[in-house]
Amino acid sequence: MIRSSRGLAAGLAGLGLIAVLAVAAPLVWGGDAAHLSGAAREGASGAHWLGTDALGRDVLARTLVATRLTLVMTLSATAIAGTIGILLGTAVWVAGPRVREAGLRLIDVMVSYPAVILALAVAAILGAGTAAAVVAIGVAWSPAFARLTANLAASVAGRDFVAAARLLGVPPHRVLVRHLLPNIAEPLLVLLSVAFAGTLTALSGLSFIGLGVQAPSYDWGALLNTGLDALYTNPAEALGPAVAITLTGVLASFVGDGLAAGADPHRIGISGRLKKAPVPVAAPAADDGEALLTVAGLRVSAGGVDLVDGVSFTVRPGEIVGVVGESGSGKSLTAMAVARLLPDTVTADAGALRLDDLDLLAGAAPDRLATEIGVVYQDPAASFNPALRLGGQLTEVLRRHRGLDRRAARTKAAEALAAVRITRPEARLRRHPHELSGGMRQRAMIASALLTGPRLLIADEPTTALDVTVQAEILDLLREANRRDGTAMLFISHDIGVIASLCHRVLVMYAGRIVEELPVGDLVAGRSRHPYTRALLDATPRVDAEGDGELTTIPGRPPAPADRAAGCAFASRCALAMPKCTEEPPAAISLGADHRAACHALDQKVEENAS
Ligand SMILES: Nc1ncnc2c1ncn2[C@@H]1O[C@H](COP(=O)(O)OP(=O)(O)OP(=O)(O)O)[C@@H](O)[C@H]1O
Repeated sequence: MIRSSRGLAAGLAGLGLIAVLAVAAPLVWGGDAAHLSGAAREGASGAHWLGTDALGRDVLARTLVATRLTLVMTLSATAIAGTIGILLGTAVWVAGPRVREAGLRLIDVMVSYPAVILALAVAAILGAGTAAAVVAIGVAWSPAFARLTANLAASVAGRDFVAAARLLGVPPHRVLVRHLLPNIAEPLLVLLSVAFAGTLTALSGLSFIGLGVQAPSYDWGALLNTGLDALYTNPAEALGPAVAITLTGVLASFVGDGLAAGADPHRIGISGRLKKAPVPVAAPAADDGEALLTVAGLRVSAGGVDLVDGVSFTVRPGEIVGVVGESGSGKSLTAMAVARLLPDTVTADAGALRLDDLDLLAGAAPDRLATEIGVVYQDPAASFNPALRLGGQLTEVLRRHRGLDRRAARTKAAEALAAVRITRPEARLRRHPHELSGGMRQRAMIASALLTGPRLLIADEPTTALDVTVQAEILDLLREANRRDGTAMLFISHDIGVIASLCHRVLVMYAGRIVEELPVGDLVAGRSRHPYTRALLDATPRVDAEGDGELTTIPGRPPAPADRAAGCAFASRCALAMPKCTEEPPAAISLGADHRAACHALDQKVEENAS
């Protein structure tokens, strides 16, 4: 789904106004535009704001009237380009492998010719004129659509739901219409708006050089042509159509950018939207002066809904802190807020967000961010750029932020690969990511994250996509980096077993909040206190389970962020729930060294024990 943005709204509003002008201008100013005033090539004046042309006609009126023809031509050329391109792209996909291969190569060749050159060739064949220009530009832009359609169709065609449809005997044309086209519509829409801007300038260019619209008709390009004759005597004559072309093109690219950003809600940026919380927030849970990372009152929201709701914690130097919780509990958003890699579509604020002396709320410090925080993602296949060799990707950060030359950076990158037990590291640097196995790619990702010697490593489910033996290797590597270099880590997983084997301390998240924080020793020894943590442990399978090893499932599901109740979000699933739980959110209470939990039932017990 495409989300709206300010650029998109401004672009659409601007283009809407221009469309209204296209309809109204010939009716309102058609007379002025054709009226021969007798004052040829007059400069700008009160009567003629942009002056008059060689026949004494008002330039402003002609520019406004030309809006209709220009827009009709541009829309027609874009429609031709889109129709031919999408048909060609889908035909290539529907065809057999041989025709597909030949078709794709042909499209590649056509794309490599600049659209304007292709248009000139087509226009030369068809002759000068409005229709010829529209067809020429439409044909010239079609390879771009054909290639995008073919590429997108190929990637969607590889997905399981398309395979399932084919297995069920759904005919190709229905697969195309029902499964493929709806899934590639958004990028095509983005390309349509880009093509609109492109065809506008190309059509104006053709008219400008005399190959497009012929007198007595005129579009902005033709007006620019005549305006240029009087550039030194009345520059305003050329200015009118030039501004009109530029403005319309810019508005169309606003729409394109807005659509592209809105179509990809997970697009990330070094977040400029992370700001200081307007009101003071509670101190972080373990408020110790020795903290390396301090997070206090972190709130991440999207569309007015809090996804992460006042999270506070610290990570000490050399400490591995695990974050565990069900899917959607806010683990990744918390971690990505620390790395300042939040999606563009969310906003975040915090009372404090500090890595030692580096204030992460105080705007960009790109060098320090790039070198002091390392990130390892879940999917090793997606974390490297498939088009580039490993060497280039690993050395980039060293050359950019550490100022190393190419040779020194390669040596260091090879050492880093060797440190994560990748054999023949020099040769691997010359390989593309897909030439490595999944486990090896994840080790390379860890090497890349550790290259600059970060003080904090953020690992977001780094072993989830790997099989268990490879998973054990990766955990070993992280342990080793922690012991050898004292790298602190924020380790995210939904697997409490993995957390218990690696981490020193655990944060248990539920519905955007930390519900319990405790040392791993306490977790393993069964000293967790929050009903959710206990339920999570009971639901975790153990190979060496004593007794009958029966697992208990947690009844119900976590509430969606927009449906979270006013009180404790776990109340509806909790065996210990009492009326107070649905009324007010529980505050965290201290249960021992580094052990805190937010639960009204525990609060009551603490009070009872005290009295
Ligand atoms: N860009 C976004 N825009 C809107 N909502 C989002 C966005 N990213 C995540 N969310 C929502 O925020 C909530 C927390 O997401 P998050 O990815 O942090 O959870 P998680 O605990 O890491 O889950 P998982 O284990 O599935 O990765 C979820 O409900 C998710 O749907």
